[in-house]
Amino acid sequence: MLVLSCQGVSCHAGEREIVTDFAFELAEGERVALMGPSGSGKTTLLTTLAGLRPPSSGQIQATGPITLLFQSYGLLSLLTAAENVEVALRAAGHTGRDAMRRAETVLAALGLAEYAAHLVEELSGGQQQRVAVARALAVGPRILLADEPTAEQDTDNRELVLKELLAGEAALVIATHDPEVAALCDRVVALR
Ligand SMILES: Nc1ncnc2c1ncn2[C@@H]1O[C@H](COP(=O)(O)OP(=O)(O)OP(=O)(O)O)[C@@H](O)[C@H]1O
Repeated sequence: MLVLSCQGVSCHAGEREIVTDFAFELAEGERVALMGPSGSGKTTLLTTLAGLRPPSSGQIQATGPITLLFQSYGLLSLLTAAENVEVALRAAGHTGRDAMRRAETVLAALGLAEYAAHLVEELSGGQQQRVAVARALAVGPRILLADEPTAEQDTDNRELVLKELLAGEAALVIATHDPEVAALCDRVVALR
């Protein structure tokens, strides 16, 4: 069953066409690597598929909510790591105590147990990126679009992030420059 599809999608930034006539299908549980040189439009495409910006033409269909893991994390810097995850969980309908426990578990799985109570602005770039991964995974997404989710990670933490991303049942699109990440996916879609 398809969970996400699009046809004829084009995206503009001002007068410039960034993505041209893009067609794509994502099946339930499928993992796709989205690759292409810097500036080829990966972020533009993911934010468009997630519904954050309208395509300039074309259609997008999804069977349910889409979770977007931002390249720039999109964390609330004056909240703690745990609070950032809890905010997403509460928005998804979890109660306070349940959200707290779930946030702790997901952060621990990403090697952040001892940083759960730290303000995001006190964390390194790689730690912040893992908080963003935790926030995206905590809600149990069915469709997850992850924009270069390992870009800031060292080797060990990259493996941790990939293990957690691939452990769930989400249909996944991972924008990446990393051929090793792409090799873990079912197929590669290339942007030029
Ligand atoms: N808001 C904007 N206004 C003008 N141009 C933009 C805007 N957003 C993106 N662009 C341009 O669109 C092109 C695609 O950018 P995008 O971030 O989607 O590429 P990318 O493939 O994700 O790159 P990277 O691998 O470096 O993250 C770039 O040339 C960029 O300069």
